[in-house]
Amino acid sequence: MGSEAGAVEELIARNGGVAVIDGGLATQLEALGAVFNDPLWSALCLIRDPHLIKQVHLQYLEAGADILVTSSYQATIPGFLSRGMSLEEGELLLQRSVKLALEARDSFWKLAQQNEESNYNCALVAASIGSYGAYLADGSEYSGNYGPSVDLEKLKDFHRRRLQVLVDAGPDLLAFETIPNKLEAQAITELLDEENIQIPSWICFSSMDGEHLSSGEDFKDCLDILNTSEKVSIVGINCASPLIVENLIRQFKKLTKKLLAVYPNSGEVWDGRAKKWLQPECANEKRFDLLAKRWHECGASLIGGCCRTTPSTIRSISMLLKNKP
Ligand code: MET
Ligand SMILES: [Zn+2]
Repeated sequence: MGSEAGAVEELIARNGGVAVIDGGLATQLEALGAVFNDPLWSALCLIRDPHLIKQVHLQYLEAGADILVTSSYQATIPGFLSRGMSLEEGELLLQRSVKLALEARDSFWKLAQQNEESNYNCALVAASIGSYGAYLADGSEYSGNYGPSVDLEKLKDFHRRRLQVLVDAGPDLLAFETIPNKLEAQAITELLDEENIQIPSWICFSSMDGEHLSSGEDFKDCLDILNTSEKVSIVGINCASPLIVENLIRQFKKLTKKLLAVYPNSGEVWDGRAKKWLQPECANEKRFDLLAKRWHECGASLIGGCCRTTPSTIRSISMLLKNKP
C-alpha cells in the first residue's frame, strides 16, 4: 500500500469499506447521441462534444459514483498527431479531459453540500490511461499480443508524455485500464518511479478466462512486479465479463495486499458480423448489483462498471453497497 493513497482509503472507510467507481464512459456518451466509429473512439468527444463528457460525469455523480474516470482512455498524443494535430493541441485535449471531470466534481459537490439531506461524498478524479492496445485500436487490449517489435522501452515511451501531462492537470489518482500483459505492467511500474509520480495509481487488467491475463500469462508473475511498487496502490480488473470476476478476486487476494478494484463490463459480447451486442448466458439470474455485493464480500473495495454499464447500474450498486440513497 503506497503512502499516498490516503484520500482513497479515507473514502473507502467513510463508506463502510467500499468506494463506487463510475460506469462506462463511452457507453453513456453514445447513449447521449455521440457517434465514434473511429480509432480515437471516445476521445473524439474531447474534440467535438466536450460538454457531453461533462454531462456524463454529472450523471455518474448523481447516480452515486465516488470516483470519476476521465475521458482520456483512448486519447493519446500519437493518436492526435496522426490526425494532423500539433503536439500542443494534443496536450491541451489531455488536460481538458481532467479539467472536465474536476469541474463536474466541484460543481456537483458544491450543490451537494448545500443540501443537508444529501449523502454524497466529494468524489475523486482518476485520470484514465488506456493500454497500448487501446491506442492500436486492433483489439490487442484483449489479447495482449503486441508483436515482437514492442519492448519495455517502447511501452514506456508510449506512456511517458501522456502520463506527465495528465498528472500536471491535477487529478487525484491515475487509472491504468485494460492492461493485457506483464510487459506493459512492468513498463508502467518502472515509469511511475522514473517520473517520480506523487499521486496513487491503480493498474487494472483485462482477462478473458478468469484465470490469466488476456495474454495468457499468470497473474502471479505480474503481481510480483506490482507488489514491489509503493506507487501502485490499487490493482484489479476492468472490462472483463462480470461472471469471471469473483474467481479473479479470490486469486488476487492470495497474491497481493493491495486494495482491489473491479469494474467489469456488462457481460454482453460484441458480435462484429451482426453488429449488435449479444446478451450473456444467465444474464437474468445474475444481476450486476448482486454480483457486486459478492465482489465486495470477497474483498474488492473499489467497485464499478465498464463498457455497457450505465448510470442506472451505478445507482443500484451504490445503493446496495453503501446502504444509503
Ligand atoms: N474508461 C473507459 C470507458 O469507460 C474504459 C473503456 S474499456 C474498453 O470508456
Ligand atoms: Zn470497457
